[in-house]
Amino acid sequence: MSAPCNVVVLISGSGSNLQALIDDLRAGDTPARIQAVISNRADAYGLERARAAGIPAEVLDHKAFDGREAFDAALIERIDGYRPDLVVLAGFMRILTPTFVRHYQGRLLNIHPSLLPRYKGLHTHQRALEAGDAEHGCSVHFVTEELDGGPLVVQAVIPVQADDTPESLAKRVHVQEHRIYPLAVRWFAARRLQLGERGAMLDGQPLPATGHLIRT
Ligand SMILES: Nc1nc2c(c(=O)[nH]1)N[C@@H](CN(C=O)c1ccc(C(=O)N[C@@H](CCC(=O)O)C(=O)O)cc1)CN2
Ligand SMILES: NCC(=O)N[C@@H]1O[C@H](COP(=O)([O-])[O-])[C@@H](O)[C@H]1O
Repeated sequence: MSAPCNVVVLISGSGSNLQALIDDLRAGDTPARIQAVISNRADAYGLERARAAGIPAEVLDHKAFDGREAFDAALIERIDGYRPDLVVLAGFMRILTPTFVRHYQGRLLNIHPSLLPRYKGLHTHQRALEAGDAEHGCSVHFVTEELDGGPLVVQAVIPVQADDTPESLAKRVHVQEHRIYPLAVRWFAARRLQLGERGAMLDGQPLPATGHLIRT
């Protein structure tokens, strides 16, 4: 059995993706262990989720630092205390500096609520509805310096319904997020997923530009 994959999860809010990871890894058949959860916001409900699961939960308030570089340097020091093999952004709402990204290059994942490269940034559901898209979804990608521009690992595609609102769309996207993020973490923990020179690789083969596509 391969050595356990130490995971540190960064959050800013509710932590439903964190909960999906906790629940999936609780099954115990994956060599991954969430060693800590760190939030930049003290009011993140995800901290309660971590504590309820017996996982160390910490707050590092970005407002307590003089700029992004100082915050990211402190965040690196706090994360590295857990000797992570993988850092997972799960609703972490801070843009990370090149210093941070380079430090965790190839072992830093994010989940984004759109079919990247469409709708990088924020307010993705609203933007998809305003554009009249027939399909929407979510993406797991390796994090690079380019915001939401990193190589795609896996995407889930859902149909947009005529009566969808940003809230109803977000709810159906969340369901898919809770499927694909645990899948990506399992692949990484099993040493099946790597970031190669030309993008994401699964089982030694390049993934397509869309990543592994799941149509619901
Ligand atoms: N260098 C990178 N940093 C981050 C990435 C990335 O791909 N590269 N992904 C984001 C996650 N994210 C979307 O998936 C995202 C998070 C936050 C923002 C943003 O504009 N944040 C503002 C503050 C917003 C707030 O506090 O509510 C900011 O940092 O000024 C955009 C996209 C995580 N980081
Ligand atoms: N750009 C980053 C972004 O918007 N991320 C999104 O924040 C939500 C966090 O939910 P959670 O806290 O319940 O996991 C998720 O929908 C995630 O895709």
